[in-house]
Amino acid sequence: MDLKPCTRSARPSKNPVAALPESGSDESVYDTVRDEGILQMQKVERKGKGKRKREEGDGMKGELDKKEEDVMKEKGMVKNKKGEQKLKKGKGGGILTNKLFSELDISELTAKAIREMNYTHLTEIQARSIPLLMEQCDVMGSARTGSGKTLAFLIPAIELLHNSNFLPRNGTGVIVICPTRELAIQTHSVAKELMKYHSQTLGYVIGGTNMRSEANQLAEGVNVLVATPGRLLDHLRSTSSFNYKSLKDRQTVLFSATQTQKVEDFANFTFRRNEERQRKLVYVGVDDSEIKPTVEGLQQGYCVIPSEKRFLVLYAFLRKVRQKQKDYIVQYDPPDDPKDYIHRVGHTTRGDKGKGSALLFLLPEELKLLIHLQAANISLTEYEVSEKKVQKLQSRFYYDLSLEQEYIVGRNYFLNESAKEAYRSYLLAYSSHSMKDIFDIHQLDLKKVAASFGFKDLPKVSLNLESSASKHRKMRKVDGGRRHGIGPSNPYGRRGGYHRRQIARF
Ligand SMILES: Nc1ncnc2c1ncn2[C@@H]1O[C@H](COP(=O)(O)OP(=O)(O)OP(=O)(O)O)[C@@H](O)[C@H]1O
Repeated sequence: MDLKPCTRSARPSKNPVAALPESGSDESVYDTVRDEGILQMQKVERKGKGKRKREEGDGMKGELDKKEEDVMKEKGMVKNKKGEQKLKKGKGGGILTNKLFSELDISELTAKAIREMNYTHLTEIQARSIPLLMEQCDVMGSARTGSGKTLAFLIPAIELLHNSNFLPRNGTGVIVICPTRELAIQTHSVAKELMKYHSQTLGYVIGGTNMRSEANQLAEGVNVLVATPGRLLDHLRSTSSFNYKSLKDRQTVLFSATQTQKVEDFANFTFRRNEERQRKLVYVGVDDSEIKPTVEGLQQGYCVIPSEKRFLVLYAFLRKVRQKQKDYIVQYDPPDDPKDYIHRVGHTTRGDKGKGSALLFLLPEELKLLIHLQAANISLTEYEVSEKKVQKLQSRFYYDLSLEQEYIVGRNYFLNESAKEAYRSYLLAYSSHSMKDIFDIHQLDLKKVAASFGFKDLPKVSLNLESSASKHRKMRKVDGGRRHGIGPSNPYGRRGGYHRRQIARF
């Protein structure tokens, strides 16, 4: 296929991104990539290059022009009363559109893989982004968590490589940058399924794994590379066999479930700074007008429980729900902010008509977090756990729980160690919390916190919160923290996110 630059144009927009000052240092970019669900696809070799300068003042969220509107209509899109483009909902409602994968102009190799994945209809973000990406546009996409963004950028990426007859010896043609290892692994596994009939190669480089074996893999030629930012930078700097020469004329895609200041700064950096950018940038916002960060099938609740009772309530809760088929996300520790909350709960109710439940544990002094969640359009139902209820649970589970605690604290070495690690991680994450007015480590009663991890007494763990926090700050100043595991080479190091996530999932 003769690849050409995107010809879609974006009009000057009212997008707040455009009004923002230029982004800051490189470090802020890494922070952003790490913190947000940003995925960046870089396209390699382009045959039949065309020159189309982006007009001054082109906005990121510009309404799609007339030509595009016609195409949208063809693709089954309609305008709602406010004149916004909307896709006709698929038969079953939900997030699917009427558009079929079989209608896409894609290779049989990809089509076959999609059929085997049992997908028939495209989701809205897929229906709106894929045609634009196949036409070489840069796209900034915003759609809530679990809405199918992964396929939205992977299908065009794979198709572009396939159409360019990309070979392992051409090196890397697509880089997908994911903010966390977990997301990178998840994205890699979707790409693996999608590419199973293709000859192009796939791999990933993520922190915490053997760099040498990754380097060997890169030397063999990884056409689609899924990466976390720090490890990618390490390879860019030190792996001489990493062939990324083809990544010159770049097509950039940035997808996020949340629109925050950091995403906007990153968008400015990515889409505006590069003088050589010759592509049109199109903003695709799904459900922008509705501003519902989480999906409808999600039941969200919280309960307020003092530290020393949390273990009992968690225990009772898990006992109660373990028979059920439903997916639960339990946040036993508080999220950093609404964005963090959305990402956590996004792991249930995924895909079309997904249903699930999320429960947030809060200490009485953490209630203020609800105001921030409310401001982000997230409302939670309170599950009241009264003193009376706690007493009832206590008498009901007294025997079992004492046994469990005995087991954790006394007998099982590994459970004991992981309980200690959870306790330590909780405190480290707490101490590095950004909302200090709500999460003040000095207000915590450590013995009660220890009880919430199953300990009757304070466990012995090395914990030097003050000095480690100031050490981290100093190191960050000196060299961005790279050599000390808190910079880009450790995407989890900052703010204890790794520890936090370790104990957030059930
Ligand atoms: N067209 C489709 N039809 C049915 N299910 C789909 C379709 N596309 C994706 N899914 C399913 O929806 C779920 C969510 O998809 P995906 O992980 O791509 O969402 P996302 O928007 O990237 O979420 P997040 O922002 O949390 O990363 C997955 O389980 C995926 O298998």
